[in-house]
Amino acid sequence: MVEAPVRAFAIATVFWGVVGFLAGVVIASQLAWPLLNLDLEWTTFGRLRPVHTSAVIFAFGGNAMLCTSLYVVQRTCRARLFGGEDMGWFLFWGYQFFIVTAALGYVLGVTQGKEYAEPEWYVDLFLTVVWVAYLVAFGGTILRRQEPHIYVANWFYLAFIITVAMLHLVNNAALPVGGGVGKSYIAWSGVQDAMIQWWYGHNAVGFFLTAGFLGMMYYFIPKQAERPVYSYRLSIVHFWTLIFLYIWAGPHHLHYTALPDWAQTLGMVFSVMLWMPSWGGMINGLMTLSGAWDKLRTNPALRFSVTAVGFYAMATFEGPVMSIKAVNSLSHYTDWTIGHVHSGALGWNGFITFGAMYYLFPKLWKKTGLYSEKLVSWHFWLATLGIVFYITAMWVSGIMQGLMWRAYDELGFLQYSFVETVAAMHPYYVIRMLGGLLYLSGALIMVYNLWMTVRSEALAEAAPAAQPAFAAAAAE
Ligand code: HEM
Ligand code: HEM
Ligand SMILES: [Cu+2]
Repeated sequence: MVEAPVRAFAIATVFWGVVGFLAGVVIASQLAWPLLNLDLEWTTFGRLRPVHTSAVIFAFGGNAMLCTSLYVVQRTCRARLFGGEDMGWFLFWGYQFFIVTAALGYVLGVTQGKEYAEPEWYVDLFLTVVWVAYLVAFGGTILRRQEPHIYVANWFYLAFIITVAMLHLVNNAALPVGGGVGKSYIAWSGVQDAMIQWWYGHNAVGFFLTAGFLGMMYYFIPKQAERPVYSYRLSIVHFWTLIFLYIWAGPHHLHYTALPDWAQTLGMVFSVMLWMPSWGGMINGLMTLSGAWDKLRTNPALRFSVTAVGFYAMATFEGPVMSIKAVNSLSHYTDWTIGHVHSGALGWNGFITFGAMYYLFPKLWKKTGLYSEKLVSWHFWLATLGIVFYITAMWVSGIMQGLMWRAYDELGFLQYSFVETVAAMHPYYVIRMLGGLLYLSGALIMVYNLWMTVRSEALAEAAPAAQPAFAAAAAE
């Protein structure tokens, strides 16, 4: 098994997680105290916000996905990574290079202004090369498999890899202006461009933040609970319905815009239907614990994975509600959306990744267990409290913001000026920042715990007693 690059991806996941959460705390502080923009172009909220979103989604989430998918595909297929160590290292360094060039661009003001797709064409082209290599490595390993079945986690990873490739290529079709500058113009224009952008944006949620992470859920929860997946049939049904429905729901980001009304309604209807396959996945994840619920008491890492599925359920219930046009007319442009995003991001993507890292570090460094289960518990409670602070603050401020914007006085004039609504948000922005700080502290505890796990001699697995060389090679 190719392990060294997988170990590197695991370290990168944790590293970029801390960077991304820190950037989140910084921009949250800027919204609470605008002075922190420092009046320098490089440090303004507008430039640091994409640093945060890309760091958490693409750097933290992306490395987590590469790490776990390469680990899982080799295990469940009983096959060595296609392309071997060299392929693994190419993917690792190629992906880190992509992250750094993208982030540098944001800080320096190079952007094509598409949310979650801010990097300019030269970064996009480079990422395309890395991504195609990823598909070849992953697909090649599946083709080499020694197992008759393709384990369900691998379907989800594969759907993630293929769909992200398609989204990336279509949304970034652009014409560079030439002359050695980074600037380009997008091939699409007007409302078509908006629709393609949100077809991309929504499916980045659907395939990057959902399908890939479901792949993680399908491997690590059964492993940690030591139980088989609850229902194979349910996994097939919810896989195909999830994929079919997600692709059509993008227009819910463009309600009450110039997008034709029928397209908005279509997006809303598909979003409401999306609730079912989402909860299908949630049920499959949670029910895998049937008969093993007691493990939650003794295994704090499993607690992360299971709570993640709970947050997934919450975010995928809230999303369909927010996609209903009448609800969206209140929620859109407000902090309610930000709260929705972070219950998914912090609760689902963050927690399922922490659960997987606590499982993987001892495995990858050949240790018998973690340095401290107690510290995992501390991480869990700090992070959970942080999320509660974050999302409750955003619900209150979001709904308040929405109601203040639409309040009229008895003469039919708007009751509040915009700046009054901004001032009213201040306390909630402070609470959100504190929530982020708790979440970040939990992550730092994780770093310490994992570091001590890797360093610990006492935890080292006993070297396999005098195994014949061929048996060791077969175990590789
Ligand atoms: C310490 C933890 C975090 C803090 C304090 C934090 C804070 C923030 C802040 C202040 C914003 C800007 C909100 C606005 O423009 O009004 C934001 C946006 C965003 N964050 Fe975070 N964040 C954190 C973690 C994460 C994680 C782990 C993810 C993803 C896995 C994430 C994904 C996003 C996304 C996608 C947006 C853009 C939302 C939108 O445009 O609707 N964040 N975050
Ligand atoms: C059934 C599943 C879901 C549906 C139907 C859904 C629906 C929605 C809706 C209606 C919005 C607000 C659009 C607007 O007013 O601008 C939204 C925003 C968002 N959702 Fe979800 N959501 C779902 C699940 C999730 C999950 C699981 C995550 C994260 C892991 C997530 C991440 C986001 C992000 C990042 C945005 C903000 C996009 C932006 O404006 O920048 N969603 N979602
Ligand atoms: Cu969406």
